[in-house]
Amino acid sequence: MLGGTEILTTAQMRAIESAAIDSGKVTGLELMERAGAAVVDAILAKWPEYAERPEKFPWRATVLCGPGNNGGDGFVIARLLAGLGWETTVEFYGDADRLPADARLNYDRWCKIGKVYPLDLDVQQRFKADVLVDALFGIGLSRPVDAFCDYFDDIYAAVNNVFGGKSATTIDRLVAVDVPSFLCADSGRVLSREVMPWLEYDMTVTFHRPKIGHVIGDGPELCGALVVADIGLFQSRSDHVGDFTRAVSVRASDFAKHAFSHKFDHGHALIIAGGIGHGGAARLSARAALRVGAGLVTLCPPKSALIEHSGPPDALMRRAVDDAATLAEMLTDKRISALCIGPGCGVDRAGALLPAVLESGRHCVLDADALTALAGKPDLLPGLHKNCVLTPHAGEFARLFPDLAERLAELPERGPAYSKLDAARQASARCGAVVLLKGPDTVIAGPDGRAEIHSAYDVPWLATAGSGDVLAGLITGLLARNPPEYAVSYSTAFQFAANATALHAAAARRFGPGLIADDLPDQIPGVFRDLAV
Ligand SMILES: NC(=O)C1=CN([C@@H]2O[C@H](COP(=O)(O)OP(=O)(O)OC[C@H]3O[C@@H](n4cnc5c(N)ncnc54)[C@H](O)[C@@H]3O)[C@@H](O)[C@H]2O)[C@@H](O)CC1
Ligand SMILES: [K+]
Repeated sequence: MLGGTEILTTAQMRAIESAAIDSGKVTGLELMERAGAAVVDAILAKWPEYAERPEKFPWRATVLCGPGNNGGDGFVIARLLAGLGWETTVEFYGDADRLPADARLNYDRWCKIGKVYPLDLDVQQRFKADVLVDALFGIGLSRPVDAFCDYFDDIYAAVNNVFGGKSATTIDRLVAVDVPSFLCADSGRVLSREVMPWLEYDMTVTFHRPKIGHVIGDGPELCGALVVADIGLFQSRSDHVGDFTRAVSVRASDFAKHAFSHKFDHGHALIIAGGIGHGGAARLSARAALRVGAGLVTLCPPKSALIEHSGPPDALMRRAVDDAATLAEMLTDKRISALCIGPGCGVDRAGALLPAVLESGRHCVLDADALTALAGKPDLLPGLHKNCVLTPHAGEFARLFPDLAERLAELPERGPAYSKLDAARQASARCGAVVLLKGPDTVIAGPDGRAEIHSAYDVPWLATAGSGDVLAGLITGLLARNPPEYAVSYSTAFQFAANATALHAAAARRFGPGLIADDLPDQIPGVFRDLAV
């Protein structure tokens, strides 16, 4: 897990590299050597069988080198592998005379060892490699790779042995240097206007820190195992190049309770429920809010649906709310510290109650039907504030912020491409609330410019009915425990939304395959135990 790590944009990475080189403590050439060596180390660490060199049948590598410093890394890798006895083929796309200086130097060093073949779009014969190292383009990918689609198709065929078992054109393992060469490192989007094969790498070795594109969009699935290699860069003042993004992390102290506290010290959460026959979603939220430690949780259906909620959990309180006036009256009780509106609520009911929720200024989570209601009532948007958390999935996001969603859906014309992170950040800045844009790559963006990413590609079972209701409940529970007036400066709705996202995925991870949403809240105690809360 990447918990807490900074996840860099390519601009931030370049700024860190330049600062290191400008400091005089390291040269670009040294960094390139370390980068190449790190890739070779990662290959040998992941596949220890390569450490033993068969005398008669050396391991075979094909290294694809591009026209920039990513290609430079490739020439280093080729030289180091050849030094270990590998039969190494280098294919080069570009003009040697236009290589950046460090890459050129490594090109020349390779030329003393072996041949450089042009990257030939028609030739498949050279794909007879135990390992294919892709060092065509790295963070400098700036335009679509349409011209290379056929070539990537051939690689795909060789990896998947489409040509048949005994063919010479087979590739056992696919390794990307920094990033798969068709993937935009800022967005996790494939930069191609042509249909690209779904080329999954076995491993991607990046340097210093993960980049945004490794953890969102298509990145995680295309990159395969991500190795973040230390090349001796130091993190100085990269924050001058825009806001930092981090991987969500949680600590036991975020959830601890203290011996002398009583139930009201842990807040009172209201979960608004919908009409008869729609109560399950809100009950999931309520159970999650209880499990995550809210002192009291009250479920608020309309009076006609109260009967539906008579079953367990007995810890849950119920109180009818039929209209905005009743809700506003309830909210005069200052001990009510957070609300959740949306799960199973019904769009009309959500629209009717939203003004009272927003006017209260309380911590609140707007989910599901509340988001649809909000999209239909733009006059409510100015009522959003920094203690609101909006939890849209992609469809709800498109209803709320159609222009941003459209931009996200456009085929990227150049790198850095517009990303889900950019969209969530812009949405949050626009509406003044925390935006938690759901997916296997959940992005949490705060109106103060902060953003965190939580990658949950390893728990696909989370994509199940009711899972979002549980997440909304977890956030509400944490918000209830930390009302704005108690919260210390770093404890913001943003932080609790991020924490809840991590708990949610940890609960799913703990349960494993077969998970349904009902299982999630009851995994929270185990997650807390694992965290030593
Ligand atoms: N600068 C440094 O100190 C270090 C850089 N490193 C490596 O350098 C890489 C970045 O190097 P660069 O900035 O030179 O960028 P890249 O090597 O990623 O690519 C830039 C080159 O590719 C061309 N290009 C981009 N998209 C193209 C497309 N679709 N079709 C054809 N050509 C295209 C550009 O015109 C440019 O010539 C990193 O990814 C990393 O692998 C590492 O060696 C670590 C140290
Ligand atoms: K690459």
